[in-house]
Amino acid sequence: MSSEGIRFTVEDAVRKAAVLIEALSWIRRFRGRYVVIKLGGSALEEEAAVKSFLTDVIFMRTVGMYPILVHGGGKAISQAMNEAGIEPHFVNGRRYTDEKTLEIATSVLANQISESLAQEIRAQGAQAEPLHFGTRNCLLGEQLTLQAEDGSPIDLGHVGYVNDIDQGLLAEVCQADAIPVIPSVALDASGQKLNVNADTAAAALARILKAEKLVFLSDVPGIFLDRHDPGTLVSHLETERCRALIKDGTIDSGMVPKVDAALEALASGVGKVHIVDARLPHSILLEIYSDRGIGTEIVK
Ligand SMILES: Nc1ncnc2c1ncn2[C@@H]1O[C@H](COP(=O)(O)OP(=O)(O)O)[C@@H](O)[C@H]1O
Ligand SMILES: CC(=O)N[C@@H](CCC(=O)OP(=O)(O)O)C(=O)O
Repeated sequence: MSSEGIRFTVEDAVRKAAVLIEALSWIRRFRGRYVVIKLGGSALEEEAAVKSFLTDVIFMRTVGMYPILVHGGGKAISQAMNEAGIEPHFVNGRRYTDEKTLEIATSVLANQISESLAQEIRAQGAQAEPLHFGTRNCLLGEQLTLQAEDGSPIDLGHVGYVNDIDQGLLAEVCQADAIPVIPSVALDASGQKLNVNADTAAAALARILKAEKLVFLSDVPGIFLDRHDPGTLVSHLETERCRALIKDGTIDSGMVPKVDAALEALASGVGKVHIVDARLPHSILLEIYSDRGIGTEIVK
């Protein structure tokens, strides 16, 4: 080997060591702390990205953090509905959920998506436990009733929100070294299944657990001031600014429930909320274990 080659190898190794050292303080700080990670339906579409993301989650667990995976699957539910000849219908961003839709949504979320995420975690040599109505249930909820502008109730069918969680179950699963995988389906007091928006389910979990962090993995690098200009990605936002960006329409569509949920979580004691790109390999590790994140962080 030439001396040039040797120098490159040593420099390269030193650089790798520096990366580990940078991570050390963050690893120490987050040991034994809950981090709620929400994986959106758009991010779930890319198999290779999901595999690499799950490797990151396993890394987090291995260095002592308690990652909790909450997932949606809106696109897959809509596709399954179309295949069953049912037209998806949304009211104020929530899927109108009649009996048949509930059956499809809960089956896609729990039986297909949670199971396949857990299988992939196991295939990568770690432990995972799907927690839902068909296994051991973690999310408890109530029916959600929205109001129209004239004050009349809006019928959403079997749609709910999370009002409590089984904290003992989560602690038991995390301490047994497994990664909880939770679909956005809650059970009400009578055992009725409720379809819950996954952003709000993740935020409720983070809020009740007073998690260190709530991370949304989506199909954008973070929040843009102008969605057509990649140079306008904002790396740091405070709650007041977020409210203003929603009000003036800079933040719209699918980003609104995420940011609303983020503000609610921060108000209830969650340390920080991050919005990162699920398609970028190792985005979550770069966001959490390095001095400069790569997505958008939202703080109180
Ligand atoms: N200011 C903004 N910056 C970035 N994305 C935005 C913004 N406003 C709206 N969006 C939209 O929000 C979408 C993410 O929400 P959504 O599609 O519901 O994702 P998920 O399936 O991950 O929940 C982005 O793909 C983007 O189109
Ligand atoms: C009530 C309601 O709308 N539930 C959502 C649950 C899945 C979800 O939120 O998935 P994403 O994270 O991919 O959007 C739905 O049926 O689509």
